[in-house]
Amino acid sequence: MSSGLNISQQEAVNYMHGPCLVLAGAGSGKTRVITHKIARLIQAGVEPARIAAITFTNKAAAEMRERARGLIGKDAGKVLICTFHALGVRMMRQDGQTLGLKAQFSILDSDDVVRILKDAGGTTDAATARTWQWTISKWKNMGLNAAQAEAQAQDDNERITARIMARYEERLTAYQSVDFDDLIGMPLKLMRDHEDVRAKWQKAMGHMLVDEYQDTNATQYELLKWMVGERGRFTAVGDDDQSIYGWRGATLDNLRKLPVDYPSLKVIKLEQNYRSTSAILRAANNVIGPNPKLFPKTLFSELGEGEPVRVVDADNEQHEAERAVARIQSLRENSTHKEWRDFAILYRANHQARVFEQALRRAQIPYKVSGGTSFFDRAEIRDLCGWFRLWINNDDDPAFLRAVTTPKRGIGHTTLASLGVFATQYKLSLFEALFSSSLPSVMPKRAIESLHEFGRYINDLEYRARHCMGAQNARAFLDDWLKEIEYEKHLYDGEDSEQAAASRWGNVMEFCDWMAQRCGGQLQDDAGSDNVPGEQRSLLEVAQTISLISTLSEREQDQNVVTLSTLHASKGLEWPHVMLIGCNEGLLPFKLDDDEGRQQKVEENTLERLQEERRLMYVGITRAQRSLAVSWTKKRKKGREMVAARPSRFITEMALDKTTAKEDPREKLKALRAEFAKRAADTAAAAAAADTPQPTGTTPAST
Ligand SMILES: Nc1ncnc2c1ncn2[C@@H]1O[C@H](COP(=O)(O)OP(=O)(O)OP(=O)(O)O)[C@@H](O)[C@H]1O
Ligand SMILES: [Mg+2]
Repeated sequence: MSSGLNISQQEAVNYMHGPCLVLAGAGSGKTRVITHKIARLIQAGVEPARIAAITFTNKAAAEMRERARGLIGKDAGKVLICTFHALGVRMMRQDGQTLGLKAQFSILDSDDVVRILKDAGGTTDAATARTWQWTISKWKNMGLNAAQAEAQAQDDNERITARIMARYEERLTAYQSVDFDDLIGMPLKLMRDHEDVRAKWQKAMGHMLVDEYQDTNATQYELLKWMVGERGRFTAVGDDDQSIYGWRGATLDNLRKLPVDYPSLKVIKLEQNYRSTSAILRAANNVIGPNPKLFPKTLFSELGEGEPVRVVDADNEQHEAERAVARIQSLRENSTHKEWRDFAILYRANHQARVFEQALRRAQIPYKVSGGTSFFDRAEIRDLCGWFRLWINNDDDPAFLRAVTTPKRGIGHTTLASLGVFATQYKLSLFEALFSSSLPSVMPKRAIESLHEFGRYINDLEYRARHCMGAQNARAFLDDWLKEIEYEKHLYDGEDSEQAAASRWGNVMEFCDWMAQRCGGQLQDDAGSDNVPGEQRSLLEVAQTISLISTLSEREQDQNVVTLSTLHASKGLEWPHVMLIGCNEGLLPFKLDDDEGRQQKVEENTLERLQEERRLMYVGITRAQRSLAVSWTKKRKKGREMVAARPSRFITEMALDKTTAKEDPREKLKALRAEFAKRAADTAAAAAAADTPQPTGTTPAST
């Protein structure tokens, strides 16, 4: 079981009866500790179903499941390996009724939230709604409800936002919906306020393991605390240098608090990096160097010096993309790692991907974009799928709510709230409820008429879709339907810029073509169709396969393709060859244009932000196993103009190499350790002199 683990890793894996924190740099095998510990716990007799491993993204969870299956076989399937949010969903499905939520509640995406906020706040301006969204999310992560938020509001702006929050929450209740923050906040409420639920979950959790612990926020910390209870059987692994979600409320306080809240906490450090060559690791250590440290650490690698880190200067973004493609092609000729999946192109912001996508397409190199929004996750596509799901299953309540409100059809949230209460009371789906003969006792006649009209329309669509065969007919059907519900108008009304609306409408058209093609036969310009000629299917049948789409995109993972990813989404992953693009001042580190000339508060933020950008760069560099290239452009587009641009300061910092190149990091580590030991001894002596009690098991305070 302990094969393939060093002594410190084994120690972490074998320590099962109390709280354990593994604090270590990138690529040192923290995630490996988690998978091996799952196996060890099962071997020690803990039931697989009582083990929960929490990861940061769905993708990381999928990968961990895969690794666990390799180690333990089919028992891995019984272990709960998921994100904090997925754990929240599970808890709410089981126990949400305690808080008045139906088991079939729906989860709103960011676009849904903005739309509801526009309605709640009486605005059509998406930017304003997004500001509210941001503030409300912040409050929710602090555990505040609307009333509490209003009570603590500092100015009129906050007071107004708090009132909008109250209206927003009313709508969420009416729609039986929750937003992302609720998926942590509501389970926390359940655990804190309901002793029976708490007892049940604490009993269910034999051991909890948390990966990427440095990126948990305050509510996640609380939730974890309630779930593990007094026994504190958990293992958290993390790296303070990789904390990159401060902007979303993640806090390193969670690392600092742990030894205080759990005095028996066992802290284990790992120092060997098994991922990258020394050249790559040195660049990483140099970049992260200037940041303040929570504890001393320097990573070393025994994989040899390897290729030097390459700095590429390009004229502009097109040129940068061409150079990246050329690099991929040349490495494929000359490296032992030549599968497409061995390459990743990483960047700071989503919009940077487009030029690279185009260049890869031209060179016929297969790729996938991760970390951005997949086509099928786009709000407009999910809108249409909401309707399809309702044709197929009238009892799909979230689909019902999406369809009945998108576009708006004069059925307001008061009507939907009454319908929801009625449906819950009589244990009916919303669709069944609207045809119930008892409904007139709970709502006015006009509201019922609108609901009936909607219900009949759905039945009619379902009938027509069932009998609509072949591509041509399907396409015509979809066009008619979109006209009937005035979807194009809805898009243009909801967007501030015509361009954004047009792009959404373009997606809708593309999706309709795709659907129609799957109905068989030929569309007018249907060259690339993968249909068997002659075989025709009904539109309803095709709509049914829509539910498979999410599984389809999961399968993308094993495809042999080049990865394009944001730095944020690359966390925890590794590739033999990595290209870090757009390493320009202003982009990485990222700088908001309106920064200059604002008050002190912003200035203070700037230093913290720079530290976070530095960690982001560190994350990017440490994804590379064998080769790393960082590129920057001499000119960048700003609005419509091309302006001169400078290389990122991080590039200069990486190149500090020359003087430290031959320094053995282990020597540096020894010196650092001695320094910290001395500082800890000094602190202890000072504390003894002042007769203050010392907390046990803490790491030295930050410098
Ligand atoms: N003891 C070991 N022997 C051999 N390979 C190891 C060992 N420990 C870890 N590895 C390998 O090193 C690589 C990095 O490990 P892992 O992903 O667990 O690191 P990590 O600390 O979680 O990194 P990150 O901070 O980026 O999340 C993986 O390919 C892993 O299989
Ligand atoms: Mg990891």
